[in-house]
Amino acid sequence: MSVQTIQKRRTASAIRTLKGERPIVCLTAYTAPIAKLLDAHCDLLLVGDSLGMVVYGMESTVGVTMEMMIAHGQGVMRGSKAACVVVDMPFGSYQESKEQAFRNAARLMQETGCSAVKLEGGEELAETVAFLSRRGVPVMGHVGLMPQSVNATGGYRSLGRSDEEAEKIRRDARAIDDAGAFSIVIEGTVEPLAREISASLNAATIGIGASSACDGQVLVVDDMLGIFTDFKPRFVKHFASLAPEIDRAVADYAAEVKARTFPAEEHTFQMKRQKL
Ligand SMILES: Nc1nc(=O)c2c([nH]1)NC[C@@H]1CN(c3ccc(C(=O)N[C@@H](CCC(=O)O)C(=O)O)cc3)CN21
Ligand SMILES: CC(C)C(=O)C(=O)O
Ligand SMILES: [Mg+2]
Repeated sequence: MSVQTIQKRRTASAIRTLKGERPIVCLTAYTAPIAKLLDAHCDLLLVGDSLGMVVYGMESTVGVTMEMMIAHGQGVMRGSKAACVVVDMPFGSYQESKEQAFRNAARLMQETGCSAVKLEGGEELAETVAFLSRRGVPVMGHVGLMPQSVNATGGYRSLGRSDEEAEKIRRDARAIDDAGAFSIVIEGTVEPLAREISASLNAATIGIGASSACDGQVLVVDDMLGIFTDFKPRFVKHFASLAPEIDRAVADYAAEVKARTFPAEEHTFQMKRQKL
C-alpha cells in the first residue's frame, strides 16, 4: 500500500498569519496554464475582474459577469494546487444587499472551490463584509482606487494626497478590517498612507501602486510579463517583455507556412506507421 502525503492548499487565515512574518506574494491568474506556472511562487492567486480588460478587451471591469468569474475561477483552481485562490466579485453582484452578496459569494465558492472572495468598497460595504465573514466566507477587501467605480470617479487616478482623500481611505480600510476581512488590497495611493494603514490593521494589506510598505504585493500577470501593453500604470514593472517575443514567434510561423518549410518531415504523418 502506498502512503500519499496530501499537500493542502493555503487558506485565507494562513495568509493572514504571514503578516509581520514576510511579504505576501500575489499575482492575478485567469487560466489553468498560467495558474500552473504561478502556483509554486505565489501565496495568493487572484482571479481578478481585470480579466474583462485583459482577456476580453472590455473598456473597464464594469461589464464583467458572475459567469465569467466562475469559468475562469474553475480554470485557475484546476491549474493550481498550493496557492490560496481568491475570486473577485464582479460589479453588481454584491452592492445591492448583504443577502445578494452572500448568495453570489456562496455561488463563487461552490462552483469554483475557491478559498475566498474579494469585493471593492469601504465603509458602505462594511456590514456586507461582516455578514459574509461571520457566515464562513473569507473576504478580501479592496480600497483606494476602485476600478469598478470608474463611471462615478471619472478615471483611474491615484488617491490620498489631500487630507480628505487620505482620511476616506483610512476610514474605509479600518471599517473593512473591523468587519473581519482577512486581507485588504490597497490600490493607487501614496506610501505614508499605505504604511500607516498596514501598521494599524489586523488584515494583511496587499498593495498595487501602494508602495513597498504593504504586507504584500499584487500585479496583473499580463502586465508584469509584458503581454498586456494597451496601457502601463506607473506601478507596473515589466519582469519580461513577452509581446515582442510572441510577435517574433508568430512572424516566423507565418513566414514558414508561406515558404512551406513548416510543417517539416518530423511534423508529418507518413503512410508507413511511425512512432509518435
Ligand atoms: N492590465 C490591467 N492592469 C491593471 O492594473 C488593472 C487593469 N488592467 N484593469 C482593472 C484595473 C484598472 N487599473 C488601472 C488602470 C489605469 C491606471 C492608470 O492609468 N494610472 C495612471 C494614473 C496616474 C494618476 O494620475 O494618478 C498612472 O500613470 O499610473 C491605473 C490603474 C488597475 N487595474
Ligand atoms: C489588480 C487586482 C487587485 C484586481 O482587483 C484585479 O486584477 O481585478
Ligand atoms: Mg479587481
